[in-house]
Amino acid sequence: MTTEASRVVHARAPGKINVYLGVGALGDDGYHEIATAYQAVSLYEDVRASDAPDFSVAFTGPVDLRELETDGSNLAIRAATLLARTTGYRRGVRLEIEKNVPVAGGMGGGSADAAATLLACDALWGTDLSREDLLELAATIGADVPFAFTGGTAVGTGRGDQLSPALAQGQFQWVLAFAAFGMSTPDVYRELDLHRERHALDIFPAETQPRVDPNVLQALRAGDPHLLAESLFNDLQAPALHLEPRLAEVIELGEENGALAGVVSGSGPTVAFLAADLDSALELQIALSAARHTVARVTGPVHGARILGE
Ligand SMILES: C[C@@](CO)(OP(=O)(O)O)[C@H](O)COP(=O)(O)OP(=O)(O)OC[C@H]1O[C@@H](n2ccc(N)nc2=O)[C@H](O)[C@@H]1O
Ligand SMILES: Nc1ncnc2c1ncn2[C@@H]1O[C@H](COP(=O)(O)OP(=O)(O)O)[C@@H](O)[C@H]1O
Repeated sequence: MTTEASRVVHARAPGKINVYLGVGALGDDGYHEIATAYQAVSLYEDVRASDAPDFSVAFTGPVDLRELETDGSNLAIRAATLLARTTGYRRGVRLEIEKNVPVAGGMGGGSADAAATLLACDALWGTDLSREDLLELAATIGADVPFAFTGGTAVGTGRGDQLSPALAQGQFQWVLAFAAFGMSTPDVYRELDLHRERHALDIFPAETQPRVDPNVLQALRAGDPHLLAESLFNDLQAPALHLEPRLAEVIELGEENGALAGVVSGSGPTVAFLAADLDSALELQIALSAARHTVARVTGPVHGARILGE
């Protein structure tokens, strides 16, 4: 029989790629109005939650964990304390997270930790919130957290947290090139604002909202990697390349070695390469590895946060 003390709930949530990211005006709340198409990919965060009198988190995994704080600022701890506060739960949780998504990589790894933690604690504590309530809590933790919760393919507007599902067919083949450094999301948004100010670019005047290119939605609906490659777009790519010019060489290398196209994921620095099929993805993976890049081959879309077992 499983006792309360030994019970471990295992939840998993995916990292994401933004296959389209249009950034509009900066609002008074410090957030930009965005229009993005998210795709969840098969690079996962595995969270194991067990009963404890207080809140703690420990990380393992192949990614560089040195920059990661494990105090109350950690997104997993924030998710657990928020759920406890909201539901009046009085004990804590011990979280063990196997991290496969690079820290500050533009792939929403912290958001995936938060989404999986919400789900795991809700099951462990028997707080039993509805999916809608959990999604509402998710949005208060970070703009990307609701998508880590729902997964699949979705369009995000507002801060990126207002989700509507997008029709998608088939599996896309991606090769990810990871960087040996992280990038700060607010810094990259700020660099975009500076660039627009410097060049007096009023790309999205107040009355115009950014919107996802219909070709992207059509490509996702049809499962057509060629069409998607033509329409991959990220407004944060130019500022990310400005801050880290060496990323341009990575994109070039991938495109010379068979990628249909490469795009910076979110605020970077991970570069996501779209391949035509599994064979070209494997070839690209070998070429980038031979050039000493750290790479992973993934597919998308995959589903969002879920409980794997107890
Ligand atoms: C850029 C994106 C694209 O999906 O992903 P990442 O590169 O972080 O993975 C997201 O917009 C990041 O989402 P997330 O990382 O959850 O953002 P948050 O923690 O809520 O916000 C961090 C900071 O980013 C900026 N921010 C975020 C979202 C948004 N729509 N406008 C913004 O200007 C703000 O400066 C904010 O204080
Ligand atoms: N559980 C967590 N995993 C990753 N980063 C976290 C976590 N909690 C807090 N952070 C902080 O959030 C920042 C961005 O997190 P992350 O989700 O990894 O990247 P990105 O926002 O680029 O997708 C990191 O620089 C880190 O300081």
